[in-house]
Amino acid sequence: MADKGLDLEYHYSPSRWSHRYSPDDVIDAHIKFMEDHTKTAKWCLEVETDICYGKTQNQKIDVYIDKKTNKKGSPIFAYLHGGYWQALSREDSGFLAPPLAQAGATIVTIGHDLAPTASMDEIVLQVKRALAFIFKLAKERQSSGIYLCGHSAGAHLAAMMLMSEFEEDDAFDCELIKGAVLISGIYDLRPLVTTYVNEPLKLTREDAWRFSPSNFINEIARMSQSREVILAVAEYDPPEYRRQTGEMEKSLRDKGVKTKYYDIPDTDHFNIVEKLHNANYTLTQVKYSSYY
Ligand SMILES: N[C@@H](CC(=O)c1ccccc1NC=O)C(=O)O
Repeated sequence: MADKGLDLEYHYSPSRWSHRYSPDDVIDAHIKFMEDHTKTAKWCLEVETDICYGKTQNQKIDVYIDKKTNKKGSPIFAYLHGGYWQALSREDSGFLAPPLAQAGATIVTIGHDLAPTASMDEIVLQVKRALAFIFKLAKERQSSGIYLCGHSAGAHLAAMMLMSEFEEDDAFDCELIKGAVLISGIYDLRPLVTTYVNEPLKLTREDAWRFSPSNFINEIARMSQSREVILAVAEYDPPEYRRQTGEMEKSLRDKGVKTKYYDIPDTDHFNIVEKLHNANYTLTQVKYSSYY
């Protein structure tokens, strides 16, 4: 291989950095983990699936609660899945619900259409629409607030939501967003433009910057002064992901946002989020102490 330092394909392929499995096997294992543990979550929790917030196939959310612990006023934990905006789904994202639900939260997994069916413009718009829908849900349930969580491309989408202005309608109250947990995210999309990731997305360099949260630090910071923004990255995430997470955290902290930074030892891009399935995992515990 030529100079790996310049090989963006390699640096933006998290599967090639896992210390547990081969690239293909780590992705297969990730999908199997999510499918199996989402099945278990659907067994042990009360679930309402396929709630439509828009007209197309994937503009749907699933809601998980534990009837014994969920009360009026409970916080909402809204999750955006990863998969480089072109893979995975909300339907297999319930794996993280059990410990959060048992602690009293309402877990919402957010679906959206994928590239190439949907453009990045459309995906961001759909997630915004989903959030407006969740604001209404939060008001109905007198929820104490919404915490946005995203993994990988989902962390990018969650970060984009931190700067979104919603319409001046009582139901669209972005103060309901109390914080975010951004896990192994990507915040500057420009390096992706020349890689395989961009094949279905077809972003120009200008588009990539227009959809980069790192281009909107002032806006995110202005809207997030009373939010808590947690950024987490895996020890075995690609160095580019580690760099982007570190830079994003520092930029937001420098602008007065209350941030927390977690560098999770002995994890890779995939099990850093899978482990939310465990009640005693660092990132599961963080949310308990700062949010509930
Ligand atoms: N082709 C990518 C796959 C990938 O990046 C990915 C897979 C599952 C969940 C999140 C991912 N990354 C960003 O959204 C890789 O080689 O790792």
